[in-house]
Amino acid sequence: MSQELTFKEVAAHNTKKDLYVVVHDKVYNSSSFVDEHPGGEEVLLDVAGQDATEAFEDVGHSDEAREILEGLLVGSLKRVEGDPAPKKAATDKIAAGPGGNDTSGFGVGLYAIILVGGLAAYFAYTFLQSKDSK
Ligand code: HEM
Repeated sequence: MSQELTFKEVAAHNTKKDLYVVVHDKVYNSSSFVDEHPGGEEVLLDVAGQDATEAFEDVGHSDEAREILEGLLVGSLKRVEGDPAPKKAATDKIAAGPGGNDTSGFGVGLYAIILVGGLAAYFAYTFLQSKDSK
């Protein structure tokens, strides 16, 4: 990695011809790629000079897209006081955030209810069977 840039320095590169984006705290010069981007130039211009981590990850870009990204690397981001906090992709939030796995919690609860219900039905059945045979 050749150089370190601050957010202010990255923010200066915010035009189509001079377009830097930050993804996972690395700085990429996407100017040459804007016209080729399969997702269109508009979305790249939207994040020009900014942290595009969330936007990039939310789309679920392929490994090929990541390779292209690595080819555009110019340096790493140097965070200074007052900079915005690192952006996280939605997938990171699910993995890290408390309550982020609400859905799986519900899944476990649901399984427990089915299991307890099944056991109750089984015992009721065997109880009735033993009563019948007497
Ligand atoms: C310099 C950074 C980026 C690179 C190198 C890049 C590269 C690519 C590539 C190669 C594809 C084709 C599909 C794939 O391989 O995943 C793609 C699709 C796409 N990209 Fe990006 N991308 C970048 C940034 C972004 C950003 C910031 C957004 C913002 C939302 C975005 C939105 C999309 C969308 C929506 C598609 C899907 C297009 C479609 O399938 O019609 N990309 N990108």
